[in-house]
Amino acid sequence: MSAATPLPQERRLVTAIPGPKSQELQARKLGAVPAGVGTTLPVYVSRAGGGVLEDVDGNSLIDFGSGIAVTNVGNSAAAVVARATEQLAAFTHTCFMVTPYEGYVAVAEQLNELTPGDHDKRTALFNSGAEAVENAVKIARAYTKRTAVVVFDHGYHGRTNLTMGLTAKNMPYKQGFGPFAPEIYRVPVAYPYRWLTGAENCAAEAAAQAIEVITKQIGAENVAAVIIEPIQGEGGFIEPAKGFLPAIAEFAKANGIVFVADEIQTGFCRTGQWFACEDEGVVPDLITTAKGIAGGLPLAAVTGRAEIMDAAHSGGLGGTYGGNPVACAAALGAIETMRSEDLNGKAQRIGEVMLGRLRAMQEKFADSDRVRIGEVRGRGAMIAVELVKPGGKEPDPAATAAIAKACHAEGLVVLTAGTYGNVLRFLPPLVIPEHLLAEGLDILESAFAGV
Ligand SMILES: Cc1ncc(COP(=O)(O)O)c(CNCCCC(=O)O)c1O
Repeated sequence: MSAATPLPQERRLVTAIPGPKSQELQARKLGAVPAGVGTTLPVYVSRAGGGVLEDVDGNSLIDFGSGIAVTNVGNSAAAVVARATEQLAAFTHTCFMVTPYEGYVAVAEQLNELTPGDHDKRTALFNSGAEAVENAVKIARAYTKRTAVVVFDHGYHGRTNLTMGLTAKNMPYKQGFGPFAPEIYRVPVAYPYRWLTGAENCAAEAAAQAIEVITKQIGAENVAAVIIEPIQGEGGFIEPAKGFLPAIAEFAKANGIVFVADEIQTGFCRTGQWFACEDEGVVPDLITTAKGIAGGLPLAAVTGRAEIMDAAHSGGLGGTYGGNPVACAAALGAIETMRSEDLNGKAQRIGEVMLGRLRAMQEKFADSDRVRIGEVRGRGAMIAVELVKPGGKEPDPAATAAIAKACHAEGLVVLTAGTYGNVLRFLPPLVIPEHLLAEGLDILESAFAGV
C-alpha cells in the first residue's frame, strides 16, 4: 500500500507482539546500536497515522504515546507531508545564519503570535528540546548578567550536560555522566498527591519553601532564571497545585528573575490549550517548545520578550541546523492542522473521556489487594495514573511495568514515567478516533484486572 493510502484505524494483531520481523530487526539493532539507546517496545514501525502504528509484521497497534508527546497532529499529517515534501524538493539546508529563508521567519511569527502574552516577542529556533533549554539559560544570563538557575523537584529538561544538571531524576538520565554544570539549584514543587501536609495548602507552602531557598541559600539577586514545566512530564505528569505557578512567576518578576516555562511536552494543544501556562493566566518571560511543534520533524524554539531575547549579542545564538527549512515547513503544516482541526477541542474531549474512564477504574480497583490507582490526573490529552500498593501511597513501579507490558502485548503502546517509576502516562495523538481511545482504555482496564 502506498504511503498515501490512509491507514485503517483499527487494532489488528496478526502475530505475537513483537512479531518475528521485529525480532529480527531488534537482533540487528543490538549488533549495531549501543545498549544505552533503550527501547520501550521493540516493535519496528512500517507506517503510522491517526491513532495507530503499523509494524513490519502487519500488526496495527493503538498509539497512546505519540512518540513521547510529539505527533499531536498525527503521524504523516497531510498538511505536514505536503509542505515538507514541497520544501524537500526546493532546498533542504542553507544554514539560517548564512543565507536565511522565509520558513524560519514564518515559524517565528507564528510562535510569537501563539504563545501567551501580547508583548513584543522574538523566537530563535533550534533542533531539540534540550538545546532550546540550554539557549533559554544563555539568554537569561545575558539579560540579567546573573548566573544561578533554579529548577524544581521532579523536573525534566534534557540529556545534555547542562540539562542533565537541571533534571531531577538520576536514573536513567544522569548516573555516571557527571560532573554537571555549576550554579544549578533545586527547590520544592507543589506536588499535591505527595505533599506531606496534604493538598489543601500545598501551593502556598511549596511556594514559601521554594522562595525561602532562593532568598536564603542562593540570593534572589543572583538568580538569572527559574525554569519550570507547567505540568511536569517525565517526573510523572505532576500538575503543580493551583496557585503555585502564579506565585513563582510573581516572585520572579518582583526580583528581576527570568521566568522560563518549559512547554516542550505540554505545548501545542497537548493539554487542551495552545500552551499549559494559559490555564492559570501565567505569561512567561521565555517559553521553550519542541515535540509537537512540527509533526515529528526535529524542531525546537525559545520564544520570549523581545528585550530579553535581544540581550544575546549578534552571533551568540545559533547552530548549523537550527530551524532547518524542512522542519520549518512541517511546523507550518502542523500549526495549520492544529487550527483547522481544532486540536485544542479534540484534546479537551480526549481528557473528558480518559479522566472519566480512569476515575471509574480507580473506583473499581479501590479495594484491590494487588495494585491501586493512587491518583488520576492531567489535562487534555496529557493524562496519567499514579500507582500505589494497597493500604497507602507507597509507589508500585513493579505493577506499573507489568501493566504497561500487558498493554504492549495486546497492541496498546503506553509509556511510564515518574520519579518513582509508578506512573502510567497517556499521550494519544490528538487526532485519535474515539473508538480507538475507548478500545485502548478497555485494554488498560483488562491489564489492571490481570496484574
Ligand atoms: C519538559 C521537557 N523539557 C525538555 C525535554 C528534552 O527534549 P529533547 O528534544 O528530548 O532534547 C523534554 C523531553 N522529554 C522526553 C525525553 C525522553 C528521553 O530522552 O528519554 C521534556 O519533556
